[in-house]
Amino acid sequence: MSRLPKYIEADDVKRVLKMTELIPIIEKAMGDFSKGDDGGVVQPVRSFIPIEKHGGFFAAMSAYSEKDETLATKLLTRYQENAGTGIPTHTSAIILFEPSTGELKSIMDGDVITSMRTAAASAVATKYLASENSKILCILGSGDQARSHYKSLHHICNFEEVRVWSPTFKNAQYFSSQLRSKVCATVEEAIRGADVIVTATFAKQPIVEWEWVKPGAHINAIGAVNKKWQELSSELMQKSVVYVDSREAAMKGSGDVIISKADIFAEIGDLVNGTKEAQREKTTVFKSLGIAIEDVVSAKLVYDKHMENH
Ligand SMILES: NC(=O)C1=CN([C@@H]2O[C@H](COP(=O)(O)OP(=O)(O)OC[C@H]3O[C@@H](n4cnc5c(N)ncnc54)[C@H](O)[C@@H]3O)[C@@H](O)[C@H]2O)C=CC1
Ligand SMILES: O=C([O-])C1=[NH+]CCC1
Repeated sequence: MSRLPKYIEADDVKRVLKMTELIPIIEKAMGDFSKGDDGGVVQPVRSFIPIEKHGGFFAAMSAYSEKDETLATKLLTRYQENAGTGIPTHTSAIILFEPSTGELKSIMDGDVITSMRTAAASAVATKYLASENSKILCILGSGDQARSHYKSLHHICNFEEVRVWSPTFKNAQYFSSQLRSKVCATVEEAIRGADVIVTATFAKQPIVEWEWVKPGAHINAIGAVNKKWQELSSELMQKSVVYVDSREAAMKGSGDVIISKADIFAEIGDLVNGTKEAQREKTTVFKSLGIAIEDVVSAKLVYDKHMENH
């Protein structure tokens, strides 16, 4: 057997990874993570290097799942200033090891996985927290996450209307020309009356106000992935029931949580495990930062399916 690690490129990841298969795998991983020692997940909070000179950051996200027998790390950069230059704002690779021997098994593209597993995690949150009769989806942002959330959330709700807002109007128009949606000129117009809201932007200051949000709506807050940044107003965070992917990570790295001093009610994994209540009738926020176990179980799925054909 060759000892060379298998390189799996983005097109191959895209070919084998299907949202319908991914959502239940991410749901189980979030549940295992929130079980603590019983879940068999070992995952330190990601390490983070700010590259201030160039307005970027580097992060290393590692986890081991004993139940899935998978060990991997994702190395990631985020350079916001790349937007509009043709260079991606996020770049990542996932490195998979064999847990029984420590051997290097595979190096694969991490961009497709990041895009899809983040949207799959929001799909899980939406399944537990959105009103069962959700009809209007609002997406703030028109980039990669906006697109993948459009796709994943249609697996959960039967939306009759999708609205999109983006700071650059023509980007929202382009999104709308590819994915059926109505372009809104302001955040307020996009939000009012929406049942499910996705914030997937680079905003560093709040762009969503409590008074615009329909009572009982569910918000998947994906951006503001730094302790100094906010996408949602402090009032909105304080008055909503707040769920996170990792309590420890959110308390260390989410400006939406830290600056607002909002209480975290539960992790999404607690809903999966049935240990905390899904307060569907209230206004809910899923503050997502992204956790390594999501990458690890996605990488295992990609590796196993890729190897079936090679
Ligand atoms: N929670 C998680 O697991 C993950 C979070 N993210 C975060 O989600 C956000 C979106 O990421 P992508 O869609 O991959 O990026 P992208 O570069 O594809 O799109 C970014 C979007 O933000 C908009 N934007 C730029 N400046 C803005 C501002 N000042 N105010 C409001 N909107 C602004 C852009 O017009 C664009 O629509 C980023 O903050 C990113 O770091 C990304 C991956 C995983
Ligand atoms: O979890 C993740 O991959 C990311 N979180 C913030 C930027 C990318």
